[in-house]
Amino acid sequence: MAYDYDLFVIGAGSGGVRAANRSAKFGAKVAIAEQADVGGTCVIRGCVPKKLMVYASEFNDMIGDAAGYGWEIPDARFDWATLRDRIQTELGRLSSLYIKGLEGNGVTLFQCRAIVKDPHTVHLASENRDVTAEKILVAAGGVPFRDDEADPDRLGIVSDDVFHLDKRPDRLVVAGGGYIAIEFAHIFARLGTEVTLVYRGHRLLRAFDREISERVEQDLIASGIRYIPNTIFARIDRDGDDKTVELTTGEVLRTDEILWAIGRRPRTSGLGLEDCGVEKTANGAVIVDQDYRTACPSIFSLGDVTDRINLTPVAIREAMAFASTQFGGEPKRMDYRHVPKAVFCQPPVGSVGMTEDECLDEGHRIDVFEADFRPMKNVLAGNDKRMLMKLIVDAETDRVLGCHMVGEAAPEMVQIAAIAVKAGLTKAQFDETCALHPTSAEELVTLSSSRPGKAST
Ligand SMILES: Cc1cc2nc3c(=O)[nH]c(=O)nc-3n(C[C@H](O)[C@H](O)[C@H](O)COP(=O)(O)OP(=O)(O)OC[C@H]3O[C@@H](n4cnc5c(N)ncnc54)[C@H](O)[C@@H]3O)c2cc1C
Ligand SMILES: NC(=O)c1ccc[n+]([C@@H]2O[C@H](COP(=O)([O-])OP(=O)(O)OC[C@H]3O[C@@H](n4cnc5c(N)ncnc54)[C@H](O)[C@@H]3O)[C@@H](O)[C@H]2O)c1
Repeated sequence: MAYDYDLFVIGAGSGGVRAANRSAKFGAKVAIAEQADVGGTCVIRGCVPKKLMVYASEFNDMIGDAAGYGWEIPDARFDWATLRDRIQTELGRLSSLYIKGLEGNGVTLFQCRAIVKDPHTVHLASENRDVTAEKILVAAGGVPFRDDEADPDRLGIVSDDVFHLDKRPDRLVVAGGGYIAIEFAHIFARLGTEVTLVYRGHRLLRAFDREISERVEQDLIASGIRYIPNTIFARIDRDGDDKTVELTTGEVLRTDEILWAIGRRPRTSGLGLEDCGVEKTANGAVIVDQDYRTACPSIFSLGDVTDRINLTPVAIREAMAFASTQFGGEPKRMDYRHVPKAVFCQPPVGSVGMTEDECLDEGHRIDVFEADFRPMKNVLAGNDKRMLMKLIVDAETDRVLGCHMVGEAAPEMVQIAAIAVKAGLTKAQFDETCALHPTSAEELVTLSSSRPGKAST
């Protein structure tokens, strides 16, 4: 049977756009549908605008540091509307580059919602017509989750809304203890907002190395953010111009804005997948095999909608493996080990490989090499910010199993260190590498004293 397309992609985010472009380059006839702005979460309401806000907020500390270096910066003032509008202009520019890229590769773009009708048919909602494809790729991403019981009137906002606020809130209460909660808590604290972070657990960034998360907690508190662990929101209400948050402890917080940052859920509802036999987890994530194939053989899925490692570079690599396997004549699979991770708090976190607890749980005997120091720049600046670096080494093979750090430029350093960790290099090979002086990164090749791994208490 002849289909309209070889591949129809639902969702023009990080994964969908890469899969469409790659498959078209391999000669496939490809179409893609996007119901919002082309670029998806990362470009329009995630990594990119978030990082631009991180840059904006960093000026606060820099201005404070500058006096120690002889700079006088009087009357520094921040204007939210300028930042917000400039970010939106930049996102528009990036989105149009994505559209140009798709056009350049001959991909047909439908700017509307698409729904799967049967294993080879997609319904284009706003055009009210169907198109057929030999293969359908669902790359529909995820949506922020909120607790509607505690917030029945939806007075709280989610990360999507942050980039469109009319004004910078003077007070902000954030729920969550993961990436989004911590990144936005730091951003707003440095833009001048009084921030309170309410977290249901007792260890922020639970999936990260224990000592790194402990340092993140200390840095959060040192940034002037009020941290309330082991608590959740019981009820959100309005009281005059204020919003109020009643915590499960009974304490009531008055605030201007409330941010739900308690996780995301796959965007699979109403996509028509169940009728085609596509299986989902209880969370709504599409279940796929190693080649991104769902339980329906002509339907594939990747990226956040499969809810595995929800990061842009992962969605992109999955997309490249999918295109190569399905249309490039060269089967490829994504390697999920050694995916580097960063949290853009201030100072930021970078991490690759196994944590100390993971190594011990897997039965490795390990030596842990650490450096905890005040970077040179901070001495004249007169700030107390420190850098913590950790190399976890297999005591038997000498291989570096994990590299974790928190401190200025940690994500940049970890991206490079990830090459060595993925390549399976040994501590001896790190040590054979000549230092680059004066840098903080040189600690990575000069770490000399170690302690045995110790289990979390
Ligand atoms: C605030 C925030 C900050 C982040 N920061 C980082 C970071 O610093 N680094 C990092 O690596 N990751 C970060 N992420 C995660 C990253 O953005 C995602 O992992 C990535 O965008 C996933 O790509 P995707 O292609 O799977 O989905 P998405 O990028 O979400 O794309 C899915 C697209 O599908 C569209 N769509 C859905 N259903 C339909 C339909 N039925 N018809 C048509 N279109 C549809 C959606 O509109 C969307 O554009 C962040 C996420 C958030 C929310
Ligand atoms: N720098 C980055 O790479 C980056 C940045 C932002 C987002 N992301 C991606 O987006 C995903 C979603 O981010 P996220 O921060 O929303 O989710 P998350 O899963 O990282 O963190 C959610 C946190 O909220 C806590 N929580 C849950 N319910 C709560 C409640 N009622 N009250 C208080 N705390 C509660 C959870 O224990 C958890 O710590 C991330 O997992 C990540 O994959 C990545």
